[in-house]
Amino acid sequence: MKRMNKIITTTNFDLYYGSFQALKSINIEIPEKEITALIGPSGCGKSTFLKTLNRMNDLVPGVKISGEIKFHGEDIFAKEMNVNLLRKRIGMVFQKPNPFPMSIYDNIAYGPRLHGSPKKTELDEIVERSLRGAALWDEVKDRLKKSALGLSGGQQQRLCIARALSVEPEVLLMDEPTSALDPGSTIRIENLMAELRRNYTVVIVTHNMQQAVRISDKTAFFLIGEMVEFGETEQIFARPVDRRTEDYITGRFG
Ligand SMILES: Nc1ncnc2c1ncn2[C@@H]1O[C@H](COP(=O)(O)OP(=O)(O)OP(=O)(O)O)[C@@H](O)[C@H]1O
Repeated sequence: MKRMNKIITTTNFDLYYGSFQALKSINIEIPEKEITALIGPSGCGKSTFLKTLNRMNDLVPGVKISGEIKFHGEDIFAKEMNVNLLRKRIGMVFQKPNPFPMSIYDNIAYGPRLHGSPKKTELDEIVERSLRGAALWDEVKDRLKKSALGLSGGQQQRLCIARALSVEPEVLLMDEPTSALDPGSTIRIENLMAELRRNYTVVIVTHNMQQAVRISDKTAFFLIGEMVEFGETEQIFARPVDRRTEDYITGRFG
């Protein structure tokens, strides 16, 4: 029996960049240990919404918000919220693989070192576990001390996923993680995501509707800052309720 806990809930959430309203009254409940896909045409606010979930938008000047976002029932914007800890619990993987210019080992050890002072044996374990979790261990176990920049694009992206896993997050936010990759690497990451959902909650922005269908449990359709429709992926693509969702998924615009 699948649990249906909601790990993140947003209530009437608005976000402005200066006077421009990029998110309009977003209400969504993200289920735990499922994959939620965010789809919609360019500029509709998907990335903005994703980045808000671990307060990456704090770094953008001129951002104003109203409404509420709760993680495990706690207001992520509350004064007492420790943002570093929030970002440890809600990790992020970006569109372009962005390994640090250091060894494969040090890329993975970076976060755990930042959050504590683990012993060498502990770090070795974390590095192996994270690389295995990202389905990269077998390919790199003999070259851990070599530069991460020598890996292929697809391997670099799995390294970034391993780096995100190294601090044992609960949620992984992924902003078009395969859009810069070739089809073979894309399939590997998609297969990996099917594994990740056993232990993690994943929220992924994708432009690729087939990808949303293949990998996600739930889909949210965004349009010009609004969340038009949210539901089971199968329902959204087979029987959308809103005409605008139907127009988008059938390729009438976007
Ligand atoms: N830092 C910023 N300052 C001002 N406006 C911004 C900023 N970031 C995004 N926007 C605007 O907010 C709107 C939503 O952008 P966002 O990147 O969230 O959309 P998106 O749906 O992820 O688009 P894409 O699919 O093209 O990445 C757009 O109109 C964009 O121009």
